[in-house]
Amino acid sequence: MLQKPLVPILRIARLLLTTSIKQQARLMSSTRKDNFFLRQLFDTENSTYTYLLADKSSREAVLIDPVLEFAERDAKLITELGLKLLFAMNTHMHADHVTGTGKLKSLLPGTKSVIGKNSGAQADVHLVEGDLVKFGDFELLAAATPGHTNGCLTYICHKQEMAFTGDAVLIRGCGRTDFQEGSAETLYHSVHSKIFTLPDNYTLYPAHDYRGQTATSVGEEKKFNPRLTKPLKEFVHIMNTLNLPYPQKIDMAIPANKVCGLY
Ligand SMILES: N[C@@H](CCC(=O)N[C@@H](CSS)C(=O)NCC(=O)O)C(=O)O
Ligand SMILES: [Fe+2]
Repeated sequence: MLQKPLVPILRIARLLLTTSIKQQARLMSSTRKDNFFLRQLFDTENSTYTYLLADKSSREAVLIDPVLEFAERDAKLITELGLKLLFAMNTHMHADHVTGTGKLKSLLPGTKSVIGKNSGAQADVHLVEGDLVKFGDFELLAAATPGHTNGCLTYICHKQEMAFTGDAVLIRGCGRTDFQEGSAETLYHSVHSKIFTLPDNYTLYPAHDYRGQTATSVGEEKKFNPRLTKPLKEFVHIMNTLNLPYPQKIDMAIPANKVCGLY
């Protein structure tokens, strides 16, 4: 009889970062698989996108940036589709809404919450640059893209030629840098070195859109992003003069997100 392994199968691995982003893309995207499932979900209150990704054959799934008020909707969909949620992941510690990762852990037992180590927030798994989150035949590579917050991660799926940028790159925009640990210079360098170096055809999925758009691509943003196409000095000036009102829920959301959305 087959013995049960003594240690659980490793689902978080680490990529050796001696290869460039372009080499990683070539190595890891060699076989695009039809077994991939992606569903973009929308939060009508905060304009947040949540992404459900799964391997249709093994049924293993991950959820990126779930929102507390929509956790039951997401859990129902995952159950209806017969998926097993391995990880409820955050791209960063959100300031405008409370994460649904804590609630999803109780709605779907066995789910692990995930966030970047540099966020300073609690979670079951803390990721750093180069970590790989595996689900079935697929994996997400964590790329550190600080600037909007210190702990911002972009999750890259080379096999499917796509990346989940959180608030680092928004469609024809980018995350603001005027609170949390925001730094326009840091954001500019993150985007230019970690996201704009991906192949032009890669689809980018942001954490928010306020104008009804759903996705973009590396090539489009390199050409048309009204902020990030500018030289660094001009970008910093744009970011320092945005004069946006603070998110309405910021005083409640940040403390709640420090503890994974569980008060
Ligand atoms: N009105 C919203 C907050 C809008 C906002 O500040 N969005 C953030 C992302 S959530 S931290 C942002 O970075 N926006 C950049 C931009 O250019 O709009 C609310 O009250 O919640
Ligand atoms: Fe944010």
